[in-house]
Amino acid sequence: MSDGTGGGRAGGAGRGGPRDGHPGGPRRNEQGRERNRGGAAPRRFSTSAPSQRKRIADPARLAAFEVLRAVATEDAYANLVLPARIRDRGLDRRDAGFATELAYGALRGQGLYDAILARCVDRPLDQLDPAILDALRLGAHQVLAMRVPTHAALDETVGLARAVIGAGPSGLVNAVLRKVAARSLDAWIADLLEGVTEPAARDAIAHSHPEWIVRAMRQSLVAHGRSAEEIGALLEADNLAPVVNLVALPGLGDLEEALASGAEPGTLAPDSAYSAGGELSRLRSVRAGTTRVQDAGSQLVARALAGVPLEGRDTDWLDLCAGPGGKAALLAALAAERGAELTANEPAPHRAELVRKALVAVPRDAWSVVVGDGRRYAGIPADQRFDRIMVDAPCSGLGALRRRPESRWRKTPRDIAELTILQGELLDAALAAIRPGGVVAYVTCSPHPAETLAVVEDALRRHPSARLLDAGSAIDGVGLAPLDAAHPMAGGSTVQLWPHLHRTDAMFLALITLDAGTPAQTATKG
Ligand SMILES: C[S@@+](CC[C@H](N)C(=O)[O-])C[C@H]1O[C@@H](n2cnc3c(N)ncnc32)[C@H](O)[C@@H]1O
Repeated sequence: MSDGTGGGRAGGAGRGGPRDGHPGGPRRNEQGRERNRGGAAPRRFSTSAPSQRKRIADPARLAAFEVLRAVATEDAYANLVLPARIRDRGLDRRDAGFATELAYGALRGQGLYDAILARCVDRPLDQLDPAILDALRLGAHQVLAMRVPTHAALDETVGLARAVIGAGPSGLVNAVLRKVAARSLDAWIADLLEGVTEPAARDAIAHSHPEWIVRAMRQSLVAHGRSAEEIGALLEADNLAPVVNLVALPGLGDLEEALASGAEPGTLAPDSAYSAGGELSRLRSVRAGTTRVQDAGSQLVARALAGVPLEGRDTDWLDLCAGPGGKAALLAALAAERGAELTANEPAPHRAELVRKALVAVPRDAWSVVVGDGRRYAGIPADQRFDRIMVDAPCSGLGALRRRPESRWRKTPRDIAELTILQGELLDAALAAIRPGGVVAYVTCSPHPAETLAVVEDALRRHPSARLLDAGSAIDGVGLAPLDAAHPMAGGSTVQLWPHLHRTDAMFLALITLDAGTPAQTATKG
C-alpha cells in the first residue's frame, strides 16, 4: 500500500474519529455537508414511521456501507476498496470526503460502537444480521462522532437498510439508533467505564483499541524511555486521519507545483511536503513518479540508511523486502545520485510489479527488481556482498493503524509471534549478505517491542561481529529537526517514531554494521 493515500478526509484531520467529533465540530445536513446551525440544537427525530421513509440509499453512505461489508466478508482492506467505491458511486470530492470519514471512523470505532450498540439491542450482537450491524455502526458513528443531525442520521441509515437489506430491519435500526442518540459519546464512554478499573481495559474502551494492543503500545512507550502516561495521546493519534506526505525524489522530483497548490513544506524530512489534499494525480510530478506519497517516517529511515558514512566501496545496495516500493524509490534515487545501484527484492510477484512501477522515474541503470525470498541472501558468496541493506521487515503494522482502519480488529498476538521468527531470519540473512564495514537498517512499521528491540537484541547476540550504530544521530543527521526519538542500546541507539509526537507512522529503526575485517557468518538461531 502506498503511504497515506487512503486517509484524507474532507475538512482535514480531527473531525471524524470516534472521539473528535464533539461540540465545536461542524454540523452537517442530510447529505453530510457541513452547515452552521449556530450552537447545539435539540435532537429531532423523524415523525414518520420507518416503514414510510425513503427506500433510497444516499450514495456516499452506500459507498461507506459497501466498504464495511467488503472488509467483513472479503477480508478486504478499506483503503484499497474505498477509492473504487467512490468511483463506482460517482461521488464528488465533498461526498467522497464524507464517505471516507464515515467508513474509516466506523471501522476505527468498531470496538467502542459495538459496546454501545450491545447496550441498545435486545440480543447479543453476534445474533444480528452482520449487514444490519454494519449499518448500525455507520449510524452510530454519524450520531456520536460526526455531528450529523440525529434525524438525518436515522432517516438515512433506515433508508440505507431498506435499500440494501430490506424493509424488515428498518424498525430495529430506527429504534436502536434512537437509543444510541439519547446520549453523547462522552456519556456513553463514562457509562461503559463504570466498574472497569484496569488501566489497559479502560483505555481500550475509551480509545477503541483491542486491549492487547493497548498493552503492547504501553510496553513499547516504556521500553523506549517514554512515559506510560502518553498512551491516551498515542491511541487517539491512531484515530485520526494521517497527514499525506509528499517526497520529491532526490535529483528527479520537485515540489513547486504541490507548494503552489497549497501544500506546506515538510518539517521533518528534506524535500518533503504536507499535501493540502485533493486529487494528487493532478500534479505533473506525481503523475511522472518523481514526486511520491510517502510517510515522513519512511522517508527518514531510508535517508538514515543512505546517510551513514562508509569507508571503502559504496556501490551495491539491497532492499531485501521492497514491495510495494516506497523506500526502494527513495533509495534508488539516492543511489543514482552516487553512482550506486539498488537491488530491490520482493517475494510476491504482484508486489514486485508494484516496485517496478514505483521505480519507473529513476534512471534504469540505478536499480533492478528481483523476485524471491529474502532469506536466500544468507547464502550469497563473499564477493557479492552488499554495502547497504534495508530490511523493512514484514510486520504487524501496529505503527500504521491510522491508515488501516480495520487492521486493529484483525491482528492477533499470534500474528506477532509468527512474524518475529521471519523478522529474525531476514535480519540474519542481511547480516550474512553485508560486507564488513557495510550497514544494515532494520525497520518495522510497528512499535511492538517483540518486533523491534527483541529482534535486534537477539540478532546482536547471534552475530558477535555485528555492532549497533547510533541510529538516533543518523536520523537527526538527515532530518530537518531533532526528533528526540533515540533510545540507547548496546553501545548505540535505536529510533522509535510516534504518531502522537512526530505525526509519522510509528516506525522503528536500528542500524547495524559488521566490524571491518571480521568475516560475516551465517548464524543459526538459538
Ligand atoms: C513492510 S513491507 C515493505 C515495504 C516497502 N519497503 C516500502 O517501503 O514500500 C514488507 C514486505 O516484505 C515482503 N516479504 C514477506 N516475506 C518476505 C520474505 N521472506 N523475504 C523478503 N520479503 C518478504 C512482503 O511481501 C512485503 O512486501
